[in-house]
Order: sequence, then structure tokens, then C-alpha cells
Amino acid sequence: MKKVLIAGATGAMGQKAVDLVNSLAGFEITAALAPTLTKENMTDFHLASSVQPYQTLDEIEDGVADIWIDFTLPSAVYQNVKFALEHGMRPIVGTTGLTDEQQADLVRLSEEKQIGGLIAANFGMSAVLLMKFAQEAAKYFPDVEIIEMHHGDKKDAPSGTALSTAKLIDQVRPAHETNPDETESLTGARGGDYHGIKIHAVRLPGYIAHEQVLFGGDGEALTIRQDSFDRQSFMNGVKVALEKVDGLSKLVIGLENIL
Ligand SMILES: NC(=O)C1=CN([C@@H]2O[C@H](COP(=O)(O)OP(=O)(O)OC[C@H]3O[C@@H](n4cnc5c(N)ncnc54)[C@H](OP(=O)(O)O)[C@@H]3O)[C@@H](O)[C@H]2O)C=CC1
Ligand SMILES: O=C(O)C1=N[C@H](C(=O)O)C[C@H](O)C1
Repeated sequence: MKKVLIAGATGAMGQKAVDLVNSLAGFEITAALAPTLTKENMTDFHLASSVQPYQTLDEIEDGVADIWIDFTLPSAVYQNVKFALEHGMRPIVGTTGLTDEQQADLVRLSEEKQIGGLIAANFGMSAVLLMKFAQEAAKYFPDVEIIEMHHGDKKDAPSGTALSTAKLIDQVRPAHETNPDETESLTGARGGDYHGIKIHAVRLPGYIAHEQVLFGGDGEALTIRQDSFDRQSFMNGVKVALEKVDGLSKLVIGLENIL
């Protein structure tokens, strides 16, 4: 039986992860971490009374879990994953907001400790395919902008998926010219900028997680779009990660690299 700790167990994604692990044979939630989680309110979050609740990292005992699932906050994820690796737990990380330096640092630590895990900006198949198709299209359409649309509670912008999409496009797109005369009469009107790729972040109630990649060419355009209508859609990817994490020898970046 693999022992699992869920960090962010009280959150929107953490709750989906709790239900997933509760439903899987061969895995057991033994611990959960969230600042407001207590012995008293644990069952409200579908956690069995045998689960050890923690509110802070320094309370967590050695050996309490083999696998660390993380759906927390951009401000917490680096310390969490570092803690997991330093205490022999295999991280499966969905939380966004890690900088390139933080990610590289965690990969180095995982190599040093020889502990496998996964960091995935998006566990949904439609988003993984969107990123793959967008990278392919960028070889032929260097003029591209990204629009990501999320629920109003999202803390980080742009989304991790949009940033990953921009990085993948940046790896392959040919050099191209931008309009040197462009100005903004309203700051931010042209969106965020990743190496010349504009990213526009929309936050509205009713939305869950959606992304469009717009390519423009001479007299034609290509739009690639994905929609996550239900957070349950991310759980297929988390399940694959749970099944494969034992076979990984370091932190892998991107769900596509373990499929
Ligand atoms: N990779 C993917 O496929 C997906 C990734 N995400 C990402 O997952 C993350 C979480 O999203 P979501 O569930 O919507 O967010 P929520 O705000 O709903 O949940 C955040 C959770 O983190 C907990 N938390 C807050 N601070 C800490 C801390 N210092 N240590 C540990 N836990 C903490 C909160 O606990 P409390 O309730 O006690 O405050 C809560 O349980 C985001 O980064 C989001 O972008 C989201 C969807 C899919
Ligand atoms: O906060 C969310 O909801 C999501 N976060 C991830 C991201 O930032 O890309 C994945 C998905 O977009 C949902």
C-alpha cells in the first residue's frame, strides 16, 4: 500500500485529489496539509479519521507518506516540494508559479536524492495536446498570441499552462518581425510578454480553465483552443502520475513526458 500526503487537501483541486486517492486500490491517504485543516473538520474534506492532519511543514513526521501530492499556492509550492524531497517523498505537483530557477533547483535536488516525481502545469489531456499542437504550428506561424481564461479565484497570472505553452513555442519558432511603431495608451493593453509572445489573462466567474493559442499568417489564421469544464478532468493525469511515479528517477517536468 502506497502512503499519500495531500498538500492543499481543503482546496478545489486538493478535494478532487482526495476523492481520487480514496477511490484507488493500492493507495491510502495517510496525511494531509492545509493551514485550516484540523482533526475536527477533517471529515468535511472526505478525509478518514486515520489521516494525520498538518497545518505547517514543521509538524510533518518522517515516514508518514511515500508520495506528496501538491495543489497549494504559488507562494508555498517551492518550500513544500523541497521538504518532500528532503524527507524521501515522491512529489506529484500540480501547483503553478514555480520560477525557472526554483524548478531547476528542485530537479537538481531530486537528482542528488535520486527521488522521482512529476511537476505538471496541467494534468488535463486537452491542455497537453494543445501545447503539443501549438509547438508544431509555431514552426510555420511565428506570429502568435495566447489568451488564457480562468475562474475569478485564480491567484497567479498568467496561468502555468499559458507560460509553458509560450516556452514550448519559443523553443521552435523562427525569427520574425514585430511592429516597431506599436504604443499602449492603456498600460497592459497588449498583455504580458514572454520573449515577444503576448499572453492575455482573463479572470471571470463561471469559467474553470481555458486556453486559446492564436496564430496569424498572410491572409489566414489558426486558432487552437482547449476547455477544462470540470476539475475532475485533471484527475486522469494525476492517476497516471500516481501509477508511474515509482519508475521515475528524478523530477520530470510535464505530463507528456510520462505518458
Ligand atoms: N496542474 C493542474 O492540472 C492544475 C493546477 N492547478 C493549480 O493548483 C493550485 C491550487 O489550485 P486550487 O485548488 O484551485 O486552489 P485553492 O485556493 O482552492 O486551494 C489552495 C489550497 O492550498 C492550501 N494552502 C494555502 N497555503 C498553504 C501552505 N502554505 N501550505 C500548504 N497548503 C496551503 C489551502 O488551504 P486552506 O484552505 O487551509 O487555506 C487550500 O487547501 C494552483 O496553483 C492552480 O494553478 C489547478 C488546476 C489544475
Ligand atoms: O488555477 C487553475 O484553475 C488552473 N491552474 C493551472 C494553470 O495555471 O495552468 C492549470 C489549469 O489551467 C487550471
